[in-house]
Amino acid sequence: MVCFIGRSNVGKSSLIKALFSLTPEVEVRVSKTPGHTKKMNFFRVGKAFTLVDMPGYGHRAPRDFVEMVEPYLYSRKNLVRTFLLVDGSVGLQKADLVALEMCEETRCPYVIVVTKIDKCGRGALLTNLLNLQEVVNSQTTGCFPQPFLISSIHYWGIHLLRCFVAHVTGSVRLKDTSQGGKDANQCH
Ligand SMILES: Nc1nc2c(ncn2[C@@H]2O[C@H](COP(=O)(O)OP(=O)(O)OP(=O)(O)O)[C@@H](O)[C@H]2O)c(=O)[nH]1
Ligand SMILES: [Mg+2]
Repeated sequence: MVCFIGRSNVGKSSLIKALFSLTPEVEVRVSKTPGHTKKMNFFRVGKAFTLVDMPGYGHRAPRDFVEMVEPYLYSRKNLVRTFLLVDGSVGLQKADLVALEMCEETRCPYVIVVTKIDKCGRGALLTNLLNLQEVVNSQTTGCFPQPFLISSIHYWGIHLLRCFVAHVTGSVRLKDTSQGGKDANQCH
């Protein structure tokens, strides 16, 4: 099981929708209005694993976010990764730092996903990324060192993230390439 958390409007539902773009029958609802996703939504991927779309926190988030999400992160034994989404066009916000701290406390390995990288200029994105990297290097222990950069609208970075999710959920077997196995490093 993997879950996606982040401020409301950061693009959680859009990202899950993009990850499922090859299976359009899976319906993921996104909205321009922050606070759209009000409860946890579970998306089962065959028998392999489940993705969880969380309500957002921060501005206009459902008030029971803390009561709903925090206990979930602490108690789910089969949660293999948490994906913490940060809006690349605005950079780290106070609420993101709170979420980062929560992820550190749960001791479940987590990964930062930088969203909406299409939305701002390269200079601003670079500044936001360098600041993020600095915080990750100096203030975290359970965070995957490299953030994933994505745009759900243009599908940038989506395939790589799909492969990563398949890998951490044990849905893809990596073979030793030196054996000449022809399906080494395969990702579906
Ligand atoms: N430009 C751009 N806009 C995006 C991207 N991803 C999401 N958006 C827009 O951001 C808005 C919010 O997207 P959602 O996916 O509903 O955000 P959310 O994090 O699920 O929000 P809540 O459910 O309210 O917590 C929508 O208008 C999306 O179209 C992206 O990669 N690029
Ligand atoms: Mg949502």
